Amino acid sequence: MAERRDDRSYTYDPVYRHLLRARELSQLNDVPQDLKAEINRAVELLQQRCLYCEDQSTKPSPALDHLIKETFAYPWEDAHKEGRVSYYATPRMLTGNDEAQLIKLITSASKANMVLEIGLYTGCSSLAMAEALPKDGKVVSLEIEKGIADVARSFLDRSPVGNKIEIMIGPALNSLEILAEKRMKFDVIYIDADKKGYVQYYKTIFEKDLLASEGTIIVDNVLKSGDPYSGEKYESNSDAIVEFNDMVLRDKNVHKVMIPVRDGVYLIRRMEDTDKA
Ligand SMILES: C[S@@+](CC[C@H](N)C(=O)[O-])C[C@H]1O[C@@H](n2cnc3c(N)ncnc32)[C@H](O)[C@@H]1O
Repeated sequence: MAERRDDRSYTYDPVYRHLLRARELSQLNDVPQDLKAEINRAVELLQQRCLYCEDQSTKPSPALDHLIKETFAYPWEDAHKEGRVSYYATPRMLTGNDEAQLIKLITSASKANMVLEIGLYTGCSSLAMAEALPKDGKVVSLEIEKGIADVARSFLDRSPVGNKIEIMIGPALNSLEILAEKRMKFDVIYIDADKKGYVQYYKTIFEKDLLASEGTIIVDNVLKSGDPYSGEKYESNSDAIVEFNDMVLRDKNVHKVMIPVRDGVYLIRRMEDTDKA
């Protein structure tokens, strides 16, 4: 099995990135021992907080655990070279267990029956949400790459709830149109595809009435390695996230909370469903 690279939550934190750099610099230069020790301690504490949160949270089900491990072991470079996937689909795209358990909890607290995911990859978040659905519940997950969808299907078919997950292959905007034509509505919508598409996905969800009454939208990667508040340009597509976040902030029709879980998660509900006073 391929060696698992460090994809833990702290690796998305720019403070962690800068502390690693400070630690490197402190080793090169004539830096007092106590300052070096403080830098090392700060690095350790960021890691320990993350590990503590992981330890205190529900572990993945056997099926989800298997899916996560299989995703890391999969030969993505070969899939790209052989033309089955049009880009190198790095396992860093995977929603890790910490976030998967969060969205599973939100799905169950919402008493959701119908879930929409925009951005399937190998099915980690789809599976976590499917595990929280009743017997007749359904996750519809959108994926543009057939090669990735095939891999996801083979992983999901090994899970006891894989049959609750329907994959739609194609550009998400087209699939959203099809779902809207069928007048489908979703209790939870998880947005986690191409970041440049986020603004349009959000607008389409409301314009086409895809969010059920009392529905919740969950959006991943809204902190984009810290770029929206650091002013740095660590990620190539962070401008799209800044535009998206600003649009949500300006939207007076929704109640929203941004939480620093992993690479940042936005939780959004209609104002009328949240403010009952
Ligand atoms: C960050 S990954 C999703 C991770 C996934 N939610 C999980 O639980 O691991 C984003 C996925 O969206 C897909 N994608 C990118 N652009 C898309 C588009 N326009 N329409 C549909 N899917 C798209 C990518 O191929 C990729 O598999």
